[in-house]
Amino acid sequence: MNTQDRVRIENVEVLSDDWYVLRKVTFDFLRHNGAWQRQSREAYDRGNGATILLYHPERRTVILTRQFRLPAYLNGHDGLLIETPAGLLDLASPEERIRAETEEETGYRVQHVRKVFEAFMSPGSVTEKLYFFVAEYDSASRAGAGGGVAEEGEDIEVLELTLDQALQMIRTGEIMDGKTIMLLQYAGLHLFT
Ligand SMILES: Nc1nc2c(ncn2[C@@H]2O[C@H](COP(=O)(O)OP(=O)(O)O[C@H]3O[C@H](CO)[C@@H](O)[C@H](O)[C@@H]3O)[C@@H](O)[C@H]2O)c(=O)[nH]1
Ligand SMILES: [Mg+2]
Repeated sequence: MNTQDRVRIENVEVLSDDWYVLRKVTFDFLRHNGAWQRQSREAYDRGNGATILLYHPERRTVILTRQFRLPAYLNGHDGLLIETPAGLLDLASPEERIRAETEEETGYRVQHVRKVFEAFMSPGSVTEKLYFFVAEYDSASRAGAGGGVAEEGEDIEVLELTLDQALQMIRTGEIMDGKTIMLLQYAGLHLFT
């Protein structure tokens, strides 16, 4: 039986519709034992996103960003998170969007981006699916300073680290962002062999 036959949406209530949309969905779910059970769950919808690891195979370096993230700050972090460049799709294709976002945030202009996987990052509460890319960079591909869009409140630092430094920073807790840890581990396994 496919899942569509196990789910009946009964009601959708919009709890908040400001920057993005928070919905409360009431549904019946057919359990394995054949009984229908009513549940309600909140789901935060900010669309989908894309992220990328820029890497330099000869120098064994990667490009990361550092920016203030309020939700992490509210949860006890100093708020300045080291991350792979990333952006919301705003209905564009993931490839198209990640190229533009990379240049906006880091200044690097990349042509060939390669998708390595897709993942739901918080499937119990956030609808977003994230598309993960990798691309090679070199100093000649830096077309600007990056930094993000100041009018939108972005103030992004660009970091160039060796892969070994970055992997060490996962162990020390200096890197605590999920998508970033996933891409750095992917790099350790597949990109710098
Ligand atoms: N006014 C306002 N602006 C917001 C709000 N939330 C986000 N923004 C602004 O919307 C822009 C979103 O920037 P992007 O670069 O497109 O997205 P992102 O925040 O980097 O998101 C990426 O990383 C997230 C964290 O890992 C991912 O969740 C997401 O998929 C994406 O890849 C930023 O300028 C941000 O300040 C809000 O509630 N209010
Ligand atoms: Mg971003």
